[in-house]
Amino acid sequence: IEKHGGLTYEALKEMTYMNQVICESQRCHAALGFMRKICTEEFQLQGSDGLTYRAKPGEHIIIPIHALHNDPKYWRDPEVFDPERFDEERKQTIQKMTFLPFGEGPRICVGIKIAMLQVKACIATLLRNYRLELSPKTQVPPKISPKYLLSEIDGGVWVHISKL
Ligand code: HEM
Repeated sequence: IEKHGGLTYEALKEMTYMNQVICESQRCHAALGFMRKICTEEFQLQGSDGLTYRAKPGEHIIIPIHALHNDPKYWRDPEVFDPERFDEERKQTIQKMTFLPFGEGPRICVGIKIAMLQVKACIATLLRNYRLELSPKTQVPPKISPKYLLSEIDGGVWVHISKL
């Protein structure tokens, strides 16, 4: 931030480790736990149990983002928070369509870039100016509430914030 004379676009772009931390947080707790799609072309789904299903146009399909992000078939030790999964080298090995925090394909989130910049600016501002300590009121490990469409932690996220 000092190098760029403030929290500029260039400064945010250089915070590459923060990208890794945000990606890993999204893997563990994606904002949207699943997506709904409507089948447009007939195709065959192959289940890991050997069963197949022929999807027909017009049928509703659920893409289980949260389950894909935590499936040991695609992620080693999925329960471990490990931002190194997203370093330049290792992120090349992530199987396509198994990391979907912003969706994929023609309807991928149009706000990815602005969302990432805003989240990074927010975290950088907080870390620069405040000390954050987890309050015992926050459940660990966090439990996602089934009540909402977007992922929300049961009981909320409580943090003690004090000025540095
Ligand atoms: C961290 C923040 C965000 C997350 C996790 C997120 C996630 C997503 C996801 C998963 C989808 C795809 C939904 C689907 O295919 O069913 C989506 C679509 C979309 N997002 Fe975001 N989003 C974020 C921020 C934003 C922002 C800041 C904007 C606008 C500036 C935005 C605008 C949109 C729009 C317009 C679509 C629909 C695109 C389409 O259907 O063609 N999003 N987002």
